[in-house]
Amino acid sequence: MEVRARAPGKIILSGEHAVVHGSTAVAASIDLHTYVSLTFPTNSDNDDKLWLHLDDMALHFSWPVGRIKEALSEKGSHAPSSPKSCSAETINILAALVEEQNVIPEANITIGAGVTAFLWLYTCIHGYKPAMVVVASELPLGSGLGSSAAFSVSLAAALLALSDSANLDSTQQGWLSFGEKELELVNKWAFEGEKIIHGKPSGIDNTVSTYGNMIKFNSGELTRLKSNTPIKMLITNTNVGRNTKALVAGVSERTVRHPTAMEAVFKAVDSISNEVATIIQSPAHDDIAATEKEDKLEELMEMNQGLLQCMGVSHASIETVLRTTLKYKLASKLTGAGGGGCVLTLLPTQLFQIRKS
Ligand SMILES: Nc1ncnc2c1ncn2[C@@H]1O[C@H](COP(=O)(O)OP(=O)(O)OP(=O)(O)O)[C@@H](O)[C@H]1O
Ligand SMILES: C[C@@](O)(CCO)CC(=O)[O-]
Ligand SMILES: [Mg+2]
Repeated sequence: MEVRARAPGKIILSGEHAVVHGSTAVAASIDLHTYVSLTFPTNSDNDDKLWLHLDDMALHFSWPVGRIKEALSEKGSHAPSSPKSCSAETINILAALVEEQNVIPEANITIGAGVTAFLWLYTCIHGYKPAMVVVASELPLGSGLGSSAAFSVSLAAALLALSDSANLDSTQQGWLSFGEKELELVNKWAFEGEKIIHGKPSGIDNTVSTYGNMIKFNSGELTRLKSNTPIKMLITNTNVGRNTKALVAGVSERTVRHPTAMEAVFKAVDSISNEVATIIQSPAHDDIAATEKEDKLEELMEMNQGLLQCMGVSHASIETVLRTTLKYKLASKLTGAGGGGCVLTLLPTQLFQIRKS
């Protein structure tokens, strides 16, 4: 039997990093996904391996399930309905299982964290059962568009769909529908995957990837947002690679060095995110009201970008995009963890009419 799941990436409109320290943030899912296929071999296949194929990178892993069982010994836990954190000791054991495959090239070494997260989610949800898992993604990895969360969410969804604890309804065309309870479980498991990849995630990326649309997020609480008018954003990828875990750790270190100043920065970001959420949900009945809304959002994006610079997560490549878009009087901010990665630019609806006159 095969099950396929997909989960979207995201943009953060306001509040990245500060959200890790208790501030509000606003995020929206985007139409780029990570896809996971899970197949259990039939008895006649006589296969005792757990296979993982990362199609985009042409990386192929396979472990005899007995080898995983032996390495984890009593540290493994098979409890699909009770999401559990992977201890530092178990992360090391799983990372060694990944490393001994000798598959990941030095230049892509950070992929190892994703594969470690895979082994944790798989063994917790399915124990030591042979299977084949294939992953493919439309998202650029490590660029701020939530590739790690889309990976964790799509993986958790596929694994839970074929677990005993799932009670899914079949809808049209063979799709299974996840109810609120199942979505909550997917989100919790994905958060455990994110912890292995990010170190100290806020949970916003896995939450927006699980529930979709636009959300406001604070300390694990999500509020769904409804926008009355379309907001267009251009996403520019600087193509400068970076690692969310290291950037999040860098902000925490700065917070230890300058607690009072950083607290003020996080408080300001909280106000900005709450204002962004209010503006997004406010009605705009005509072009003038829509333009006013966009003007306010542009100003808040610029303010948020300034505060991200205070946190030390901007980058020369991001500044280049900011300067370039400013030439056209367009406002931009980094999105996701920064340090390179992607930049958002608001594209006003009246762009062409206004700029011409
Ligand atoms: N399709 C995938 N296959 C395997 N591992 C993946 C995949 N997508 C993401 N990962 C894991 O996630 C890591 C990238 O996550 P990271 O959090 O650094 O960036 P991001 O999620 O793309 O950006 P951000 O967290 O800023 O939104 C990869 O190095 C890898 O470990
Ligand atoms: C940088 C960060 O705030 C967002 C990354 O998309 C990290 C997190 O919230 O987990
Ligand atoms: Mg990530």
